Amino acid sequence: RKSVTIYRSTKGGNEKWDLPQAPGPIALPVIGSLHLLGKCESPFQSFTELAKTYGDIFSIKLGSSQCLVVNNLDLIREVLNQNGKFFSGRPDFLRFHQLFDGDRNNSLALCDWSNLQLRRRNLARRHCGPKQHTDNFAQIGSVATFEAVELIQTLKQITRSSSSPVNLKPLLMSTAMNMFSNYMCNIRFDDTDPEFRKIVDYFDDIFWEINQGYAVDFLPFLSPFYKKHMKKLSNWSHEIRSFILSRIVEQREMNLDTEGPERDFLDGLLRVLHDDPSVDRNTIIFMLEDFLGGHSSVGNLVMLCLTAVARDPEVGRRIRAEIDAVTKGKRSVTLTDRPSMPYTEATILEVLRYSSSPIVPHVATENAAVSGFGVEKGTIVFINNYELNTSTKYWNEPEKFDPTRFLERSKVRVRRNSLCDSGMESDGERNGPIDKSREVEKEVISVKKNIPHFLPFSIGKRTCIGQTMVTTMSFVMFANIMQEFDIAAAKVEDLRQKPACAALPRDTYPLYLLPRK
Ligand code: HEM
Repeated sequence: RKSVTIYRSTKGGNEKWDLPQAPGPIALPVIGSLHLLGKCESPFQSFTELAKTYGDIFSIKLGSSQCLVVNNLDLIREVLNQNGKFFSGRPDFLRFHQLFDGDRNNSLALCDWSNLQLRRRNLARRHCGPKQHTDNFAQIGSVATFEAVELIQTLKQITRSSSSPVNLKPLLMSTAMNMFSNYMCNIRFDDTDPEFRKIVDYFDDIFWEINQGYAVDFLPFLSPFYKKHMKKLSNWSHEIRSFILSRIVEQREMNLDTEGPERDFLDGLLRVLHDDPSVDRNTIIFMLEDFLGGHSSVGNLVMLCLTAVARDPEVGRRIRAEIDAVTKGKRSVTLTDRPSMPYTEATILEVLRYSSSPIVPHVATENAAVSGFGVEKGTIVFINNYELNTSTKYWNEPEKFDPTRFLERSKVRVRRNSLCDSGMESDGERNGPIDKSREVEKEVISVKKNIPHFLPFSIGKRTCIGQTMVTTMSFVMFANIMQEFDIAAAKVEDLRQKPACAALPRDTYPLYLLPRK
């Protein structure tokens, strides 16, 4: 095994260590151990299998790329938290460049770490990761309800005219896109607008694409065979960019108000461009494209939530009981209902666990140490969160879909006469001084706040910026569909989901939507 030399400046002066690389399978010429990943349906399943032989941290050569795989929570924390600054690069896959005008550093998720990335993350956070009880958070809620109600009208029309299963996914995708564009840019599009439909489909294709692994990622000499594929990727992203420019950005640029209050994310971006000559217009356009593209993950997630209901009617029954208790059938579900609907929220978390979206690989930006092993600069690090999501070390019956694993009972003190319709205690406001003698202890069910091994949005420097948008918008869309329709599948066996993947192909199974009485 090769040894890796690590230099660090410490208080006591400069230190130097020579550490061996982690053990792993012997690499074959040219392909390395790429063939070993083909043994399971997902490479992450193969990593879990290989860990049984080589341990929770192992080296593996994929093509010519030196890789490291970490398979347990402590190691994952060591890489992403304790040593985050040494592991903040991203792999140099050709496909990543194709999707971002020839340079993956245009992308927030696929770029290497830099000061520009830090600035972009900070800029995005205010609008795309607002804290609860802020105006932006409330704005997400109202936009999400508006778009969900539009979707329900469309679905009612479809189900009135036909009782066939509905090709639901494209409708979820355009609703999610309108949620994003309405919130970030104050603009929405008609679902029948052919240009809009086309770019929503392209975004969905890209989301699927990013979730796949290809041999060419590790064997770049195969690229001549992928020419057509790469051209397709590049074409999708060009079409998306010209739509965003012509239909969203250019109009706003003409009427940009640099004095009044900032209306939305787009205003924020364009003002930075206006005020800071060091910021490039392309940076702003790519950021917007990246964040608008986040809608695909929401559409796919809602489709997976509905799939879970189609597989197990009991899940749907419990969600509807919460919806009916909160709304009494008199209004739509809103984001403010979420604290009173823990089972519904837990269903979304369970879908995230069950589908186990992979963490984008990291890359060592200098020689570093993990668990006493040396990791050479340039090593691609795979974080096996599939293992975290599916191992019996962390979950009871992990193969079972069970939202209640995310719920807990706790005791709170409430006013004796505060009757909560749902039977769940909401964040109910108190008016006037608190009279302790009129309080009683009540058992409530809520979503567990912190499960250390549940990391769907990762941890550390490069953690997901979109998690608030995902969890809020998917809740509103999913709950409103559930309020109006029973969900079923023609054949449950058709509801195929790839392991370690939160994406479904663009053309996927239809679902029955049966209007509720
Ligand atoms: C189901 C939905 C989603 C899941 C499960 C998810 C999960 C993740 C994960 C695991 C990472 C990688 C973190 C790492 O490398 O350690 C990531 C990165 C990222 N996500 Fe998400 N994400 C979702 C949706 C979104 C949305 C909707 C947006 C934007 C609105 C978004 C924006 C980002 C960005 C910008 C990064 C890159 C951050 C960086 O590399 O500095 N994500 N996400």
